This record gives sequence, C-alpha cells and structure tokens, in this order.
Amino acid sequence: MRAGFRGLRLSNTMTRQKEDFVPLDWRDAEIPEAEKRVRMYVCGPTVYDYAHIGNARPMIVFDVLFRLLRHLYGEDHVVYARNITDVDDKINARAARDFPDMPLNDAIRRVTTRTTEQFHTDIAALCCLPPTVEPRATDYVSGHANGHDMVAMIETLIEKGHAYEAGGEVLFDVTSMPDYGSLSKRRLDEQQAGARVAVDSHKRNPGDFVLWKLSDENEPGWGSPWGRGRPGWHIECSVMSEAHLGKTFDIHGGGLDLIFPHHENEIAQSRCAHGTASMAEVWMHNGYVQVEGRKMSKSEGNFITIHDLLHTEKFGGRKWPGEVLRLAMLMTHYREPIDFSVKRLEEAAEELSRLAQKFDYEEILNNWSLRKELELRDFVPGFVEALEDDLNISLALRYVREAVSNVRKSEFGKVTQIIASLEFLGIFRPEIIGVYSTGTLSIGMSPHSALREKNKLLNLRAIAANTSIRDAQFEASSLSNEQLKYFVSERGIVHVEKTEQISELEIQRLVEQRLAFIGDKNWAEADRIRDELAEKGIQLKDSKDPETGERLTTWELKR
Ligand SMILES: Nc1ncnc2c1ncn2[C@@H]1O[C@H](COP(=O)(O)OP(=O)(O)OP(=O)(O)O)[C@@H](O)[C@H]1O
Ligand SMILES: [Zn+2]
Repeated sequence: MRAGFRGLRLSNTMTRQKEDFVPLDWRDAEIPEAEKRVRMYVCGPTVYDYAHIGNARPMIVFDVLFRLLRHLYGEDHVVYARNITDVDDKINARAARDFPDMPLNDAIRRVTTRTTEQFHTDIAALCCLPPTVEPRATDYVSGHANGHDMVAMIETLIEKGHAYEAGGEVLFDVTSMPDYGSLSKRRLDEQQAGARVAVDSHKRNPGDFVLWKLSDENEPGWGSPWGRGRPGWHIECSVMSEAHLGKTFDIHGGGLDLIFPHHENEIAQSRCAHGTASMAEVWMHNGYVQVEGRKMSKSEGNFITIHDLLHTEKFGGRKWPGEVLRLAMLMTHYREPIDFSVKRLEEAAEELSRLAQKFDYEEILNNWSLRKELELRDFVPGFVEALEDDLNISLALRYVREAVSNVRKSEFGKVTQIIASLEFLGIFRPEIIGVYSTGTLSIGMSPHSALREKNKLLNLRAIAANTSIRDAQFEASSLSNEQLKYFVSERGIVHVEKTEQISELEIQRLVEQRLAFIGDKNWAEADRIRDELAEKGIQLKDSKDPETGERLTTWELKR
C-alpha cells in the first residue's frame, strides 16, 4: 500500500471525483514520521447572531472527518483549523443596533464575544470536538508577528500584478489568473457575458473582488498603505490557513454555498500570492439543510437556531437533545440535501432509543470502566471501512444497528465495540442506552451496599467526564454519613441531592428524647417524635433487651 494511504477515499469538488486520500506530508520522504501532519481547514461562522441548524451541518460533518483522520493517522498527527469571522459589515450593523450608546469598537467586541461563546456552547451540545486551532480574523488583519497578515498578502498580490487600487478599494484582477474559476468550473468569459449585475465603474472586470475597502470614521478600520480600512471577506481564510497549515494543505471544507465565490477567491488569492499550483489538495462541500426545498438561511428567514432547538419548544413542541440533532444530520450522506423537519428529528430520536433498548445500565457501567482500563479502540465490523468510503455514515450506522440486534449482553467485546462506535459518531450518552437510574446512599446502610451505591455514583461521574455532558452536577464531596440521592435524568444530567439533613447523632438524640417521654408516659410527645422521624424516612422499632428487659429502640431507613 502507498505510504500515507489508509484506505480513506474522499470526493473532491476540484476534480469531481472520489479519490484515494494521501496526505501531502506522507508524499515527502524528507519529513520525519513524527512530524507528519494531516492538515484541514474549514470555514467557520460569521459571529453576529445565533447559528442556525444549517450552519451546524459543516461543523458536524467535518467533526466526523476530524475524528476519522485522528483514528487513521493518530491524534497528534492531525491539525484542524476552523476560523471565526469577526469582521464583517453584518457584525457592525448588529453592534450599532444592540449597543447604540457604546463606542462602535466596544460594541463590536461585545457582539463577537457573545456570539462566539454561544456558538461554542451550541456546537459542544452537538458533540463536536473543538478544532486544533480557531483563529479569529481580527488577529490577522495587520501587524501579525510572522508576517501572516492580510495587509501583507494584499501588498504581495499588488506587487505581483494580481491586484489594483481603485475607487477606495483594492481589488483582485481575475483576468490576471488564467485558470480562475477552476473549482466552480465557471469560465471567465461566460461569467462576463452572462453578468447581469451592473459593473461597478471602478472595476476592471465584473468578476474582480474586494481585498480591501476604506472605512468611514464610524466603521472599524486598520491602518494600511491604502488608507484606514478593513478587509474583504475572502482574504482572511487565505491568510489564516497559511498561518496554521502552510501554503498548500490537504483538505479544505465548507458548505456548498462557499464554492463560489468564497472558495474560488480564496484559491485565487493564495495561489497567486504564493505562486503555488494548488491551495488545498481536496475540496469538500456539504449539501444544504433545506426547508421545503429551499436552503435554510438567515436572509430567507426560514431558519431555526441550534439554541432554540436545544432549549425551547418552538420546533415540534419539544426540546431536542444534541445527539438527536446530530444523528438527524448524519443519517443523510454529507453531500446530499437534507429536508429539515420534525419528522426527521422524530426518526432520529426513535433510532437512538432503538439502539438504547438493548442494553442495561449496570452492564454498560461495568463495561465502560473496563473498556477505559483496556483502552479498547475497536469498532463494530465494517464500521471504519464504511466511513473511509467518503464518510458513508449510513452504512456505518447499519453495521452498528446489526451489531446491536445480534449482541448478547454477556459478549463484552461486542458491547464495547458498539459503545465505541456510537461514541465515535458523537451520539453516545448514558441516556441513549436507556439509562434512568436512581439510587440512595444512606445512613444505616450495610457497608457492602453503601460501597456499591458509591461506586455506581463514581461511575456516573466518570461517564459524565468522558462524554460531553457538561452540566453534570456533583454536589457531594463526602459520601459518608449523609443520605444522598442521585439520579440520571433523561437528559443525562447527573444530580446528587441531599435528601436528608439529619445526622446519626441527631437521630440518636431524638430516640433518647422519645424514650424519656415514654418513661414519663407522655405518649403524645413520643408519637410526635416518631412521626417526625418517619417523615425523614427513619423508621423506629421498639423491642425489649432480652437480658435486662429494658425498652430498646432501634431505627432503620425505610425506602
Ligand atoms: N442551509 C445550510 N445548509 C448547510 N450548510 C450551510 C447552510 N447555511 C450555511 N451553511 C454553512 O455554514 C457555514 C457558516 O457560514 P456562515 O456563518 O457564513 O453562514 P451564513 O452565511 O451566515 O448563513 P446564511 O446563509 O444563513 O446567511 C458555512 O460553511 C456555510 O456553507
Ligand atoms: Zn473561508
């Protein structure tokens, strides 16, 4: 087998073919094994508003690819860069609207920080791993330490005759690049002939695009040789991908809508600035999330945010767990369109609970900790091969389904393969395997059962740490001498509650007080204490000491 080929085949928009994937570093015998890297760049969000579920699709698709690359090449051998676009006129408009009394730059900062945090929270709930690096556009406009900045790249493009200044802008001259349009397969002459948009008078060609534009006083701006201004949209990705992945790298991804003009223009900038034959070896594009046949988008107004799906009942009258949303995306091949509907989410939810029914909680807990001990990295048969075929997740899921229907609980190895596969796809959480567990740790419990309960609880904690449950709550630091009730809710949230504040000493004190009342024949007070304790779950038993004949009261916890 060729060096670097691990069986992975990917559809390349550039060649319109499914190709064997051989990362660049593996083609170069000079690079030592330990230093080889697979390098992937994905265009991230423009942070001015909540991300909608359409925006989530590339994040989820390329998260699966990231996981697969890590599995095939080793975790330390994959670099995944996904940017944050925090400079954009839509951001400026939102800042002025939301914080009218604040200086614009502060307001912009507020909007981008708030939106970025929200984005991170949303996609963590969709079980996406953080990328290796997440550069922000504003850190790369000018004066970047290694010279990896937008102003420097634009200067290079002007020097090399690919860009020109006109009408308060710097524009890329598309005719300066003979094979401009190679990704979208749009020929320049066709574009010009068919151009219906009025040609801006200062543009040499209708297809020329903005690299830099001057800013008004009340717009954000950076100093540059062409005056105080801000970058056009495409230049940031050329600059940040070079800064983190080099002049040419392995995979570049994003949604279908980015092929033209965004990716086409990234290619033009990068290749012309660096004098290279390609920017990325493989170009991958996910299909649209659609609503009634039309692309979900903010401008169409036909969108639903990830946040609303997770936390409100706006869509289909219920909240949808992150795994369900994620599975709803993964059920369709990444290049095909998805019609987003309540029905689809219901199907995903049903599929998850079908996968769940087979297992019993106790079993999984035991297997889980064993698996951790053994560091098993084994998946159900056929699973990895299916993913290697251009991310054929539907087929991979079919293998998981088959494994689930054939497995017996005692088949530890197979059960762990199933869990590893579900976990790999990011759809594993305790609740999807039917977990609804409650338990009690209480005073008066036999040491053996207390230990069992305690171990269960610690296992829950381990599960919470190992999956993406971020909201797990553990209030209990000491598990002895307190009655603690814990439960895993349907959403997988682990709560630990103190169900009883009363201490053993206190019970003892009350028992003695009651005996004193009995001695005084004050039955009313004696009964009051008995009822009070019963309310707290403590049952008293009266007996006589067989030797002394003395009245004896013991207590136990009633369930
Ligand atoms: N309906 C959709 N289906 C699939 N991917 C989408 C959809 N809408 C946007 N994307 C992708 O989401 C990523 C983030 O893009 P970005 O933040 O620029 O979205 P956007 O352009 O603001 O969305 P919109 O199209 O709603 O204005 C891009 O890779 C883009 O291709
Ligand atoms: Zn980009």
